[in-house]
Amino acid sequence: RAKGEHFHTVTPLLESWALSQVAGTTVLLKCENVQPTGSFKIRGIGHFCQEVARKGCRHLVCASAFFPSFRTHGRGNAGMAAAYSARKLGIPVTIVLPEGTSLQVVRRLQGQGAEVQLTGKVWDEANLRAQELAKRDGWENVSPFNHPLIWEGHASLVQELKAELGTPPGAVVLSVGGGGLLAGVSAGLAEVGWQHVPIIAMETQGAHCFNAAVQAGRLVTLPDITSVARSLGAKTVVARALECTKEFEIFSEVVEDAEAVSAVQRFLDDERMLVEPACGASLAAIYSGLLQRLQAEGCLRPSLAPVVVIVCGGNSIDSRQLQALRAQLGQS
Ligand SMILES: COC[C@H](NCc1c(COP(=O)(O)O)cnc(C)c1O)C(=O)O
Repeated sequence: RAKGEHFHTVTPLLESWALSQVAGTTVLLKCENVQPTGSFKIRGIGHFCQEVARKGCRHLVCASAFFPSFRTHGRGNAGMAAAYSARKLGIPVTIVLPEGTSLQVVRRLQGQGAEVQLTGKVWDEANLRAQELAKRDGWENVSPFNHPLIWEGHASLVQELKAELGTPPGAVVLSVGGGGLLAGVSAGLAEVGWQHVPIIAMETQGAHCFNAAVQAGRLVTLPDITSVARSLGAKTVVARALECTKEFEIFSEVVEDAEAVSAVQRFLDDERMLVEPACGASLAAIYSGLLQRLQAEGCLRPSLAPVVVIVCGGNSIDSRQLQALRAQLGQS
């Protein structure tokens, strides 16, 4: 790659016949699941890492929780993006993980060239350690979702939509964990003059920190994360995400875990791509008829321009885990 060129790839925007049939309007899939690190994260985190390296950062640190047990939060995708970026930049990276993290994951990160530290029981404790380490001279802590440079990097996704579509989509569907993707897509819409395009912000019940904030009109910290979509497992959404509701037309919707996992299975059968339940939350906006409901309620136009669903992807899923989730939710 040319010096300074970004680490993410320009991803395909595929028209989905299957999802268009279900939605009753054209559905386009922005396939972030085929990014080099398996999710859209590399856009924002790659940009952040390049910028801090340019300003003299010599050591990256990131708190992450890979293939987490039920009680920890999924931040594995950000950790993957940080490890990949560090390798591309040729600077060392320390990934701090909760003690319960599987050896397979530790090996996988070490294979990416990362130094791994295990500490604490949950991500929040690993993050405290990462923040401690980041006090060292030349070290920078890579947040999974909470930095303007991350939002700036994620905005590249909308630049690609503008380049490919020209005219604005009828709506953009995305998932919300800590709110970084939402903040980034909002920034992108403003940049390309599409600030009127509605955003359908999807969460799962039990990881609904954005919806809780929208309902309360202020930031709300969830007592715990009880959704299987652990990559959406931030207890508090970033303040910027809540601010976006004042500048953009954002519909905050929450689906049950069962709907998100069922959407993952249907998407696998419809499009032959396997994604995390975090991504299933966005796909459920189509499969659960939410789009038609918003049209019936007059929130969206009866005849919509093509709707873009951001297929955010995610690494923490394989066929065995999907079957286990379906059995756990009584879907086998
Ligand atoms: C909590 O966890 C933060 C982050 N996952 C975030 C994430 C999201 C939500 O993005 P966000 O709203 O956090 O920017 C959606 N879809 C997928 C596949 C994700 O991995 C992480 O991996 O560290």
